[in-house]
Formats: sequence, structure tokens, C-alpha cells
Amino acid sequence: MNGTSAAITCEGVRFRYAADAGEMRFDCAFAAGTITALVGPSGSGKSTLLNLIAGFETPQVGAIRFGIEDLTRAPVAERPVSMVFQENNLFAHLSVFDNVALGLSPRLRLKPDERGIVEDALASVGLSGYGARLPGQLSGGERQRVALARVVVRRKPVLLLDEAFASLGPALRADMLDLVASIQADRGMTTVMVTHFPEDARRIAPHTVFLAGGEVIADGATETLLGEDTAPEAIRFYLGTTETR
Ligand SMILES: Nc1ncnc2c1ncn2[C@@H]1O[C@H](COP(=O)(O)OP(=O)(O)OP(=O)(O)O)[C@@H](O)[C@H]1O
Repeated sequence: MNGTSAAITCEGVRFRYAADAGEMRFDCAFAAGTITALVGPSGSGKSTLLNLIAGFETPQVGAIRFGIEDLTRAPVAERPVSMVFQENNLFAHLSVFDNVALGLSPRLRLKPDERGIVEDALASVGLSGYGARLPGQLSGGERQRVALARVVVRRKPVLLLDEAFASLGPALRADMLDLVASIQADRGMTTVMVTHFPEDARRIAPHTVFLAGGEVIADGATETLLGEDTAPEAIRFYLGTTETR
């Protein structure tokens, strides 16, 4: 499936972390080749849903499809997915170059022409000349750029972002979101972005899926779902409590 995007469908997905934990129920779809924001209160199940899509968790019931392929039980490495977390995306002992190169070759055995692919990816995220540095010698924003450069070389059709820029200041967050939007426009990846910031969704995600209590309670155009005057009642409460933070 490399190189082409596909819708992600969660059909009748039922998941609980333990026998005595609450059941989460996910029935939703993420449109092919577009950015969808996954929004909702803390503990509503946003990371859990991303982890089910990425394969870090497996549902007890239901199916997760990429296009028509049912990959509900496929191992993480066999899914057409790249994921970026809030932190710990990079190996601290490897150079920036090698951290990106891992996306091409997990054993870091690059063919001669692949070195250029890594350099190009670093340039595309504004990090030309940074290849020899270690992650500890970068700012938080630069580290996330390295993670995005690895996404670029992996060329997977699905991109999952779990609060990837939450620890950055507003201006830098906006820059990083624009970078994601430009990579996504280039590659057409089906992108799902967890965020606590409604303005992040409004900036780059035409669609929003809203979770509460471990299930999807609304799904639609971001400008409607997260609009001050148009949001459904349950979401308006959420917007009111989070935008004053
Ligand atoms: N590994 C785990 N084991 C047991 N319970 C978990 C685990 N991870 C999350 N949970 C529980 O599952 C529920 C959903 O958590 P999740 O992290 O998916 O929510 P979230 O919407 O991403 O929250 P936040 O916005 O705070 O990151 C919470 O009640 C949480 O305590």
C-alpha cells in the first residue's frame, strides 16, 4: 500500500485495557488523503484509538481497515503507518542523519543513493546541515522536524500524530502544523492528528472526529463542529472549558 492513501475505517471496534476497565467503542472513518483532527476531553480515548490504528493495541471485537485491507491484528511493522508522538521519537545516541535513515533501513545499511534521500528530507523540514548533531543538541521543535523528516522518507500512506506539537509555543506549533500540511499536500497521506487545541484543528484539518467517554460522539466538518456558534452542545462545553486554559 506504500505511496497511495486509503481511508481508515474502524467498524464495531470494542476495546478495554483490562477485564474490569470500561469498554471503549469506536465506529468511525478517516477520509483518504485528508487531515482529520481527533479531539475530545482528557481520557476520552484519543490516544487509545490512535494506538489501535497503529497496532500498539488490538481490539477485542471489530475491524480496523486500511482501504479494503483488514489489518486489525497485523503487527505494527506491517501497517502502512508512520506515527509521531509528543516526545521520544528519536534515539538519543544516534545522529540526526541516522535517526532519519532508520526510516529507510532499520539496520542503517543505506544504498549510496539513499543518503541523498535522507539529505533531501532534512532539507524539506528546514534542517539542512544538522545531520551530524545528536537529538540532545536540538530544540524541541527541531527534534519534531527530524521526526517529520523520517515520516517523509518512510513514505507510508498513513500519518498519525499524537499531540506531536503540544509542548511547543503557539507560533512554533503553527509553523509545525503548516509543515505537516505541506508534507501531507505533497504525499496525500491519510492523516489523523490528536490535539487539545481547537485552533490546531481549524488551521489544517478539514474534518474533526470528537470523542467523549471512549466513543465517537460527533464527526463532521471542523468549521461546523468546532465553530463557536455551530458546535453541538456537548462540544461547546468542551470548547468553553479548554479555550480559557
Ligand atoms: N495502558 C493503559 N492501561 C490501562 N488504562 C489505560 C492505558 N492507557 C490509557 N488508559 C485509560 O484509558 C482511558 C483513555 O485514555 P487515552 O490516553 O486514550 O485518553 P486521551 O483522550 O488520549 O487522553 P489525554 O487527552 O489526557 O491524552 C483513560 O481512562 C486512561 O486512564
